[in-house]
Amino acid sequence: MIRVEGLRKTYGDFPAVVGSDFAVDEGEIFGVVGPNGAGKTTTLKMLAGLVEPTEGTARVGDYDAGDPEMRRHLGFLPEESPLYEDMTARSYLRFFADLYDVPREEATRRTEDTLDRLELEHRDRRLGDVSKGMKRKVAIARSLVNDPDLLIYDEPASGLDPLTTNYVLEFTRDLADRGKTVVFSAHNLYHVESVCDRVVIMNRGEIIARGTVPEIREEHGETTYHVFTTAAVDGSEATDDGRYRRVVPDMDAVESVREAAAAAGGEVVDIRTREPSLEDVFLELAGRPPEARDDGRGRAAASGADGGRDGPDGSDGDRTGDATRTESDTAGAEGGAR
Ligand SMILES: Nc1ncnc2c1ncn2[C@@H]1O[C@H](COP(=O)(O)OP(=O)(O)OP(=O)(O)O)[C@@H](O)[C@H]1O
Repeated sequence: MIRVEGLRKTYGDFPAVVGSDFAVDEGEIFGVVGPNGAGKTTTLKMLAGLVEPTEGTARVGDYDAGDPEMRRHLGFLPEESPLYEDMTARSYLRFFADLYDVPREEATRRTEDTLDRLELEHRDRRLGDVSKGMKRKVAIARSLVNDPDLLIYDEPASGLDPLTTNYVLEFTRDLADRGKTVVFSAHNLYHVESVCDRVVIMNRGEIIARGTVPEIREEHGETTYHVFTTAAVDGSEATDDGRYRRVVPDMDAVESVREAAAAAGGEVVDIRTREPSLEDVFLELAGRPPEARDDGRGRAAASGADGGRDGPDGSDGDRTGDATRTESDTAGAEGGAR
């Protein structure tokens, strides 16, 4: 479905992505994971044809990324997805369906079906008045109005509460089960592990590991999971807010904690990867001390750029004009897919 060869993006002399090669199969959920500034968004935008590569190729099916015909088959969810606040979910999605020339009846059927699957309430409430989780769900629904084969989601669960995060992740799995190909980026290894078939780990613009998450973890380090429960389980410790935390090394053990919590009359209320452990993997792979960890600034300073989104010379070569697109930009870009 996707074939990426020698993909490279520089902003001025700042290398945001330094030559990626990977392939994504049809129906696969493919994760692009890495710390801040690793080059995930830039990679995803090149796949979506929103950022022009400096070198290399990205092919999506029979098309070059960015080909208007390819965009008809694409649903892109940006990291930040501001919505038209005065519209309702229904009118907003109808608006985007119109941009894609989806016949009205079909648009209504598709929209309602997606909103049902996302369990979206308050479909006729002003979007300015709904929760952040609901807004994200509406943005996800928007990515599906044209019934695309390929979904590219930038941090789909970023900033959402655990319940909504689970929804979004399960929904992503459901999309793949329905034959869609999904590429998504994430910081959180748990999000990736729970749904991705395969992953690339990026750091400083480079792919430093690839494979299934168990393969990568086995090869490069130990991630621990902090499982928070409402009842004490063997080996757990009480937390300040009246919950219990059990630290475990893998998903099987997470499931054991879930069962033990249920047996004790409680439940799992949150699961977090231990951040240093995630960093340990990155640091081991990157082979550098923590103080040199990339946040997009160290390398930028070294290359004379500011590491910001405006580009060292003020021009970023970004087809959308800026990494942080406005709603009208989005409408324009989506409209271009007609
Ligand atoms: N338009 C731009 N102009 C200049 N530099 C940019 C631009 N867009 C991104 N960069 C830089 O390229 C690097 C990679 O950015 P990118 O947004 O792809 O990283 P990321 O892995 O998605 O990070 P995050 O997790 O923080 O969103 C960063 O150092 C970023 O500052």
